[in-house]
Amino acid sequence: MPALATGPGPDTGLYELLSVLPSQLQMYIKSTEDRSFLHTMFSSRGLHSLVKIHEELQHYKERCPAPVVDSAGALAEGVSEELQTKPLSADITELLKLLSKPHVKSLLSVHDTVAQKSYDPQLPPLPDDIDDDEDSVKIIRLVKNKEPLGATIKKDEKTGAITIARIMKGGAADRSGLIHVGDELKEVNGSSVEGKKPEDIIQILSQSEGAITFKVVPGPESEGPASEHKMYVKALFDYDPEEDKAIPCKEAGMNFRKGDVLWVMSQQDATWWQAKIEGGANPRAGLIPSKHFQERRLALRQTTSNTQPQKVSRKPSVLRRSFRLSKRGKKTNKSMYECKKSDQYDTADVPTYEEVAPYCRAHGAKHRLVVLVGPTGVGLNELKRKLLISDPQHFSVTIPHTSRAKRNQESDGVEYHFISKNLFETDLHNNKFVEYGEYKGNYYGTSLDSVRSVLTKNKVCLLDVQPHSLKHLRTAEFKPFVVFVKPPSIERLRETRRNAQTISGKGDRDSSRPLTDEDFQETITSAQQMEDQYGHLFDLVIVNDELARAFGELSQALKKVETEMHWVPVSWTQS
Ligand SMILES: Nc1ncnc2c1ncn2[C@@H]1O[C@H](COP(=O)(O)OP(=O)(O)OP(=O)(O)O)[C@@H](O)[C@H]1O
Repeated sequence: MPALATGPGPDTGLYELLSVLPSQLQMYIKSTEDRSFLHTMFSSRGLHSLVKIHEELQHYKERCPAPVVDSAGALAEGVSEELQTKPLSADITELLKLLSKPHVKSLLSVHDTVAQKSYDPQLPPLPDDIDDDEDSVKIIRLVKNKEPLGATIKKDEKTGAITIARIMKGGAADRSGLIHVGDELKEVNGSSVEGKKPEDIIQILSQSEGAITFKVVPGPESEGPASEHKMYVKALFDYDPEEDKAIPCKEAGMNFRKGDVLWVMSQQDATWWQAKIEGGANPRAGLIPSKHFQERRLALRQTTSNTQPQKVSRKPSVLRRSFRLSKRGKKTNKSMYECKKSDQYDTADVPTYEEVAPYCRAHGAKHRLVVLVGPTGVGLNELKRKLLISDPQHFSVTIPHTSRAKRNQESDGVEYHFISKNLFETDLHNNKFVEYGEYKGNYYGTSLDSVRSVLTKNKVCLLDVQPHSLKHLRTAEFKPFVVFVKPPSIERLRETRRNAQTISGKGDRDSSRPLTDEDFQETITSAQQMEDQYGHLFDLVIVNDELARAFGELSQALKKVETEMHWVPVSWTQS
């Protein structure tokens, strides 16, 4: 009877289970990707063959077959040798061919291993020249394949002793549990390390395969049990150990890209943490600069290069977006507004790592704020408009505040919330605005309350802001999902924006005009500056080349934000 049998027949249990599992699991799996993965897995021929083998083996288990011989490989070789001396008939030729096939040889070798129950790796005999006086010396044998040993060594400049500096989590040395930080290395494979440079020893180790013998003097303090605290961080910078002069061992370093989520497995060393990329295939940890160390050297680099915050050049004739898209969803509601703060970007904090935790919005919970960021003219307005049209019940935008007088055709709370200049200034003083600006003597601004008002209606609030405003929105309350909309190449801008217009604020009256090469170049330069300075705050980057494709990508991503797990700053999940 199969181990997992549930059905009445002796053979159907596992098969039945396999066929019902996908439908039983449906309700627990929200993402279509995961569903299709499970479906493919459960219906794969490989899995079914495995089940078949499992069931066959179950039958044999009952019969407890004993091996007839435990040296089938040698027997086959003997038979081959003998047959070669005989006249070659068709049958003999076929049998010889069969027995010489590598997989038949492997099969027989596996058979013999199982028959002899010899599962341990073969170790060379212990050296017989162990000094009896050296009672504190340990002989350690590790069997390693091509993977690195997973340990770094250092040389004590005074005594010349070579000691183990760190053990990489999940590596061969760590898995053995035999080598510890602080152990002094005396010999490798019988040859003394005395007087050798660490690089030479590393070279020997990296070239060794199979059993390696170490003679070590155990260190004074062995490492305590590994901390169970699982810390995940989002990398806010790109890192390549090959380009890092400070790393003690480049081979042990780990490459990562901005936005990768890293599982920090050890922080025992204040300068070099051990981490692995979450979801990555490599089970071994690699060295990465610690937060403190990276912050310190970045800060140092900034002071020595004396960099000034970058200014985004902006032609005075091209006016910045403001509170486009009134509630009525008009094409544009450009209020010729220039955000004061947008003239100069402030320097973001030194971006190193941000501690993150998994977050999945519960069904019916408030939506995350969707923030669009991008340079003037890239198409934020257009994308917002398309989202609003696609599902007006689901998406909404904020209603801006202004201190300008209400016009005849306007209603308070529809195009704008009309408030006095005094009240605007008081609200500004009380930090009630996400962004504000002054245009033709009047204030315009987006209040935090206007964002709240959309969210409490259980709608997705679409907001576009200057990137420097992001830090005010990055709170547990709003949990913003930040989308950076990037322009394509200038050639593609020329092609796709042939009919596009921009609003020019030259003179007293605002007028529209076609976009020029200068506008395109400014869009591209400004996008690059935004990405360099604020890229670590973006959750998604979309290139607005073909509008339909960019819109498709955006709406797909927003669906996932509502239903799937995403990594967010850990503080957002603790409130
Ligand atoms: N992918 C695209 N293909 C063709 N035209 C586009 C595309 N995206 C936007 N446009 C057009 O480019 C112009 C500028 O777009 P939009 O107003 O949305 O930009 P914006 O990022 O909101 O800029 P601003 O900050 O200046 O308002 C509009 O005429 C719009 O219809």
